Amino acid sequence: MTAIRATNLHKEYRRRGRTTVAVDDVSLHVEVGEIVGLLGRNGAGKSTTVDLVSGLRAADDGTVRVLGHDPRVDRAKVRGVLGVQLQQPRLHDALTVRELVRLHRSFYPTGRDPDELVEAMGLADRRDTRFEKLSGGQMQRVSIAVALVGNPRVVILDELTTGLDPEARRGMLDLVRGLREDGTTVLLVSHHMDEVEKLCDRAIVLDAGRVIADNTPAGLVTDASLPADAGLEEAYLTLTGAAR
Ligand SMILES: Nc1ncnc2c1ncn2[C@@H]1O[C@H](COP(=O)(O)OP(=O)(O)OP(=O)(O)O)[C@@H](O)[C@H]1O
Repeated sequence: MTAIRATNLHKEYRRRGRTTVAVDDVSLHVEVGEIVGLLGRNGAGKSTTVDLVSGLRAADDGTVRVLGHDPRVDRAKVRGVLGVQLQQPRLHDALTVRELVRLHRSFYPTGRDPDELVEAMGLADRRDTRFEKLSGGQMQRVSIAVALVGNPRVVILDELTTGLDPEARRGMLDLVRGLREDGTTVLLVSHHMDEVEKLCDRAIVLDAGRVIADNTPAGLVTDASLPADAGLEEAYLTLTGAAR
């Protein structure tokens, strides 16, 4: 069964007479239970793809289905099954950590215990701090908590570990492993090839808004015509360099 299917997505931004093609005929799929990395250099179109898949933005062309539902049409159904951690979380500044996580828990019929999740995110000593007063890494952890509190079947994590200290980063990797054990589907946007190598069954590489590779980490090494013992980082650099 397919958790996420995007077909021929196209998205342009128009600003001050300039048009940027952010996503150019992107088709991708993530099967239920898979952990798939979404890779690409800055500006490759990853966050725009996340926005389109989660229904936060409308595509100019193409279709998205999340467990069979169109996120722009079946909004309530998709909200119930999809958790999204955004790179730039748009959360209510004046609410405390605990209030935010509880509020998001109230959107779902079932889910995780908000206080336990706050603790698991290493935020117990910040639970009564307003969101606007948190550090960047703490904000990031709240946005992950908010994405997970409804126990979604599909999770999109946009730069899960960016800005986190090594201890928190390790905790987040364990968290994704826990999601895998629960059978949760994960689309993981990342610049950290070591993370992708450790966690992902498959990785999709975007370049200038297009999918230039889609394979297992070992398969990407082969796609890049590198010896089997080359790492994913070398394969990624070869593939994105070759695409120029
Ligand atoms: N709101 C916007 N208005 C205009 N252009 C935008 C907007 N958001 C993104 N873009 C442009 O669209 C392209 C894709 O951006 P996007 O944020 O999707 O890339 P990304 O792969 O997520 O990058 P990063 O790794 O830096 O987060 C870039 O050229 C970017 O400048």
